[in-house]
Amino acid sequence: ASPSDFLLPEMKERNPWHSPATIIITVIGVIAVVALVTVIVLQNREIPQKYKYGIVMDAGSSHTSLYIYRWPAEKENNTGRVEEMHSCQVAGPGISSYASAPWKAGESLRACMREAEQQVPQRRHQQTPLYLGATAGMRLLSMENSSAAEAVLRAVEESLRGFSFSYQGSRTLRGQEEGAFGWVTINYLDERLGQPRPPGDRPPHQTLLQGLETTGALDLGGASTQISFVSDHFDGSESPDNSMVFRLYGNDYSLYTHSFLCYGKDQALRLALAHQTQDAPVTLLDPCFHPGYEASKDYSAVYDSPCVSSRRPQGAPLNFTHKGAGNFAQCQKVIRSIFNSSSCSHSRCSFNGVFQPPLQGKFGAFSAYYFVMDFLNLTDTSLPLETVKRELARYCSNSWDQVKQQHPAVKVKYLAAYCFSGTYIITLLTDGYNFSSESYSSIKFIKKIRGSDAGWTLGYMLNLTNMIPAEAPDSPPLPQAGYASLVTLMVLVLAVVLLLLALRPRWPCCSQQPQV
Ligand SMILES: Nc1ncnc2c1ncn2[C@@H]1O[C@H](COP(=O)(O)OP(=O)(O)OP(=O)(O)O)[C@@H](O)[C@H]1O
Repeated sequence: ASPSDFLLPEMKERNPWHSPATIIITVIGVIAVVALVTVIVLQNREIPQKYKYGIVMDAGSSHTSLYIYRWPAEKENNTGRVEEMHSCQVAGPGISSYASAPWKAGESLRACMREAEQQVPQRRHQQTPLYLGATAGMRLLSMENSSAAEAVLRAVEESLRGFSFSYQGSRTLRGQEEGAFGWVTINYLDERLGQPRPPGDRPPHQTLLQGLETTGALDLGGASTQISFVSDHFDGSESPDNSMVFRLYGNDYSLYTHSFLCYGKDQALRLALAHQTQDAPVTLLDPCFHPGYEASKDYSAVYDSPCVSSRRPQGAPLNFTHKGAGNFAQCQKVIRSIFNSSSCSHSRCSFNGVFQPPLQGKFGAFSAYYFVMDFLNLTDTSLPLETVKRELARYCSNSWDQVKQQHPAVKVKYLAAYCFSGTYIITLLTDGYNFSSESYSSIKFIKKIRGSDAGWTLGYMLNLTNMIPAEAPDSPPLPQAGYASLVTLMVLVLAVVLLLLALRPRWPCCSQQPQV
């Protein structure tokens, strides 16, 4: 027999891969691999997201909209991004139009509320806050007839209480609130408030975005218009009424904001008509309407608003014929006359003696700014202001027949007024707010940001639900951290096991050298 015949059984017995220690280590290794794969698969599988919901109704002067917002449950304090999930346009006019039959205001909201009941999962209804905020239409109605305004709000409240959501109240917002919440909305959606980004959307090693310059907000409604921005030259002292101070995610903001009641585009049109009908004409040739446009207007309807009622000319006939002349330069002249730029008791003013610090940073212009400029194909603010004016002049000079023919699907009440509205927007921005040919390009006409409408409603809800903390959260969220630690631990265990296995043949017990 060869020496190897005697050695082989000995060698087999001493094979390190067959010893109990090796088997135990291998089993631990296999368990670690299986656990690691299981954790990764479980963590990354598509789990149905659980959401919380909030509803805000924007009761504007021209109409009411309902917005449903949602955000991942358990994350509202820091990283859960709130998004618009659904919106509903209430049929009919704004609630302030129901002053003579308030119950109809409540009634008008029901269809959208029923839609909201379908959209929000039933089990969440009772925890879903529902708010209604009214804006300039109701501000005007309060000035005109405060008991009618209260009756409308009561009727609306009664109607909303009849639904299964957690009703939180209906109130008329002050102009400053409308401006400030619009500013919060666009800066929140644009992630400019230094808020932590949701996990997955966060660049590595980054939890907070500090010190970003914010975007100013320009909101043009039907009855009022708001301008809000942060200015290094404004600490509130020169005009405390225009100051709103916030602490959001650990950053302090001193916001300048002003709301011009009666300078929304519908009321501004009344101001322009009032200016042109002071002599009580039977026929008005209006440069802000297309040539060939002709409509009969009631004096009482034009002057039926606190913005113009005191200026109704004595001895006016019942109605007048409103004819278009389509002249941009003349129209601008009319519009300039509705801004009082002659008196200013502050260091600087926008118009009507209202303080305004120097414009600063970029601006987002939404609501009617967007509707009108989008229709006119003029949302591109890299176009020189002179080109925009030339385009407007060309558009205004188009005949009414031609305009109707080119846009058969557009509502006539909007179509007839786009020449006025576009001219008003450019004049408000330049003559009113002092945007120059250069700073005009810092404006962006926007409708939505990341799928959510620009407007005051989201900022209002974030504020009332305390969803924007004053201080930034200190630590990244636990589940992600837990997941990362677990994976790291398992990788470490695996590495140790593999190392032990690799070194196994060198252990004294398992060495293949014949022992002496
Ligand atoms: N597609 C459109 N084209 C032109 N104008 C429009 C369009 N849609 C809405 N508008 C008008 O734009 C204006 C602004 O609308 P928005 O809904 O923002 O105002 P509101 O909330 O009713 O007014 P306020 O905020 O002053 O109470 C209104 O005059 C409205 O009639």
